[in-house]
Amino acid sequence: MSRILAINPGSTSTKIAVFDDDREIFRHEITYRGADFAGMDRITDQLPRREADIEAALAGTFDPGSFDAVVGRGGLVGPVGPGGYEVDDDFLDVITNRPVLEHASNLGGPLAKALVTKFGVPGAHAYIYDPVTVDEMSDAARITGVAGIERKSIGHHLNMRAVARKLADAIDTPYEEASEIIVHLGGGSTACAISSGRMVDFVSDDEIMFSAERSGGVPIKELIALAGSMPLAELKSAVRGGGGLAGLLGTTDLREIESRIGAGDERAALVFEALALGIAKTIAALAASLKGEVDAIALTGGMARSELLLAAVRERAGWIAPIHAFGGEFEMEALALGARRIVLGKERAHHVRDYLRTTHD
Ligand SMILES: Nc1ncnc2c1ncn2[C@@H]1O[C@H](COP(=O)(O)OP(=O)(O)O)[C@@H](O)[C@H]1O
Ligand SMILES: CCCC(=O)OP(=O)(O)O
Repeated sequence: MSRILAINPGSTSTKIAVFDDDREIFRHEITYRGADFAGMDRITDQLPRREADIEAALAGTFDPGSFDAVVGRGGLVGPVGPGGYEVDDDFLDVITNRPVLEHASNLGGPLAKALVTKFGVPGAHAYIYDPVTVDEMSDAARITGVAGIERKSIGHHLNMRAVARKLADAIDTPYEEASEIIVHLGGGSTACAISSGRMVDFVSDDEIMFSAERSGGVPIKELIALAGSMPLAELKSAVRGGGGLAGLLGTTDLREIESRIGAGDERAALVFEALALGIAKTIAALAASLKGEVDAIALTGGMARSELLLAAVRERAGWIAPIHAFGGEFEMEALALGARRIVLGKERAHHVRDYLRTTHD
C-alpha cells in the first residue's frame, strides 16, 4: 500500500488530500482572506503560514513517518514536459528566485518538500506533477505575428491531462491514440488539443474565450490605447482578476448569472451567450490544430457543471465532435495517482535541470 499526501495551493485556499493507493481517505481545505497575506509581496512569503496550517490540519490524524511521498500542484518553472518532477534544489532555486510568473501554484513544490521532511517515511521524496508550464506545443502553434512574442503554454494542465484520460476511457479509445479537445472552464479558462497523447496546441486565459475573472483575447490596439491612460496595476486587474464575468457583470458566480437570466436580465443573457460563443470558438480553433479529426471534446472545471452553458456550447460546437462534461476538477486525484506511479516505479520522476539546460541557455 502507498500513502500519498497531495497539496494544492490556490490564491484563496490550500486543499490537501491523503490517498491510500487510489482511495481518498482524507480531505481538508484551508481558506484565506486577503488580509492573511497582507504585506507579503512575493508568493513565497506565504510559505511559513501555509505550511503551519497544513501541519495543524494533519496533526492528530497523521504522525511523522506517514507518507511515502508528498506531491504539490506546481508551479511556473518554465516550459517542461508532462509528468512528475522531483522537488530538488534546482527546482526550488527556480521557483523561489525566477519563476515565470507569481502564482499560488509556485507554493506546491516548496510545501511538498517541507511536509515530506516532517511527515515522510525515511527516504520519501517530494514531487510536483503536470505543472502549469507543461509545454508540448507544435512549433507552428507557437508563432505569433509579432517577432519576439511567442504563444505560451501556461494553464490547467494537471486537470486537463487527467480529464483527457477519462475522456479516452469514455469513448473507449486508448489515450495514446485519441484526438481530443479539453476545455477547462473556471476562474481562468484554458484549453488544449491532444493528438496521440501529446498536447499539440493550447489556448491560454488571455486568448479567445473569457472566463469568470479573466479577459480572454481582447483587441490589441484598444488595449494599447488603454495602457496609455490607465495605471499598469489597474490594467492588469482588468484582464486578470477583474476581467471576464467579474468585469462585465460584477460577479464571478455563474450560478448567480443564471438566476439573473431566469429573472429576465437581458444584459446577463447577452454576456452568457458571449461566454458560450468564446468557448465554442476556442474549440473550433483547436479543431483546426487537429485538422478536423476530433474524436471527442471534454468540458471540465466548475462552469462545466452548468447544464445551460453545456447546451449553449453544444449548439455552437457540437458539430465538431461529441461534447462530454466532467464538471469540477480532478487535481487532487491526478496529483496523488501520479506520485503513486512514481513511488511504485511505474513512472520515472524527471528533474527540472534537464529542461533548464535546453530552454534557459
Ligand atoms: N453547479 C454549477 N453551475 C453553474 N456554475 C457553476 C457551478 N459550480 C461552479 N460553477 C461556476 O464555476 C466557476 C468556478 O469554477 P472553478 O473551477 O471552481 O474555479 P477555480 O478556477 O476558482 O477553481 C464559477 O463561475 C462558479 O460560479
Ligand atoms: C498559472 C496558470 C494556471 C492558472 O491560471 O490557474 P488558476 O486558474 O488556478 O489561477
